[in-house]
Amino acid sequence: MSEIAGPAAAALASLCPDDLVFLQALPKAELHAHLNGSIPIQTILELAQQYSPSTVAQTTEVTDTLEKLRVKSGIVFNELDDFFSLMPAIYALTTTPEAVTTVTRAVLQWFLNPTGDGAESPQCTYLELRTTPRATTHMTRERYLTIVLDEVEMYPAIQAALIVSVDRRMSDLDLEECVSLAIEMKNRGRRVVGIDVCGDPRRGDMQSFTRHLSRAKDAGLGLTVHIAETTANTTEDSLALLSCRPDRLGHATFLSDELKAIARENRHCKPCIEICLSSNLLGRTAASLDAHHIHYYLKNDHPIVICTDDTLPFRTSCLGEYSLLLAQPPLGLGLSKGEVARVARMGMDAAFLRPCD
Ligand SMILES: CNc1ncnc2c1ncn2[C@@H]1O[C@H](COP(=O)(O)O)[C@@H](O)[C@H]1O
Repeated sequence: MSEIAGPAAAALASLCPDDLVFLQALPKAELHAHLNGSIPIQTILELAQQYSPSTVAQTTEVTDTLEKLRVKSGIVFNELDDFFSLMPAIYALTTTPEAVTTVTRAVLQWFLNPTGDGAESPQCTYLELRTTPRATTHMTRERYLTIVLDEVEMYPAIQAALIVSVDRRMSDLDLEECVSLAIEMKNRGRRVVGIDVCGDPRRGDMQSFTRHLSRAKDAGLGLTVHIAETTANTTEDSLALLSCRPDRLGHATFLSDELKAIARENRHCKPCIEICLSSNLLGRTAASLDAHHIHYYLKNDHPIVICTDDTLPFRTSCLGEYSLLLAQPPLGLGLSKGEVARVARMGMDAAFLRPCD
């Protein structure tokens, strides 16, 4: 199993054996995990050994990125941008159908097979994995999605499903293709349960996304959007995303009170907030656990789900993220076991397999 580091590791190390048993046994839903951000380090290192780059620049990029990912204590990010700069090298290692099969299988096993550290239970009870359909010189977007779905569907429907991500940088044509693929696959009985909007928060015009996202919702897909992830996200950007009535919101770190009210009014039930504590702390969008927006949602009894985001660069796990809830301050939030169990239940209830409207 990949070793965790950083705030999640410190919180986990502070727990007593009883606390650990409690967290391991808790039914947990992982609803915000990006496939290419969740590849176990061993798998990415194995792929690097088979990699034959065509230019010196590619070799350097992959070598530099792997060096950062291997640091035992975890990467120190100065800003969220440093995260996005890791992706080209990871993508360079996952361009073939074989590599996509390998990484998808490894990620599913990592989340869903027993952890092997003495606990019978897997990291999470239910996983909604998300990925951006990527066309490469070796495959079309349809092939990419088919490969990922073939692996996801090896697990029972109560354990695993797929969310199709669209990237904020996508052109209208690319969006059209990805959303159509997601709808067609769902209609063919493949296990696509939702659409996600992700990618560099400073890029893209979300107004031009709305008709595509509404089409996905009308086709019965769940909708989750990364929203107000950074201070660079404008009110117009968030309003455009909220106009599509998303079922869940990713991060929502800088959502103003006015926008929170709009999000609540939009739906019969409040949109669940996908909270990624380590990602926000390490990506420096939250200054500390004390300052984290999770407090607002807990205080206002608003549904949340605890997620890992990208376990490869953020060196965390589901258990690590739940440890951040249970550990005493300053290492964790110091929630009671009852409160942590309630948060875990909210997460299970927010799965797209059980849409609430
Ligand atoms: C840290 N917070 C984040 N904010 C926004 N987008 C993120 C992200 N973390 C990951 N991604 C999105 O997921 C892609 C990798 O997985 P897939 O190729 O789709 O499987 C990244 O390229 C980015 O677009």
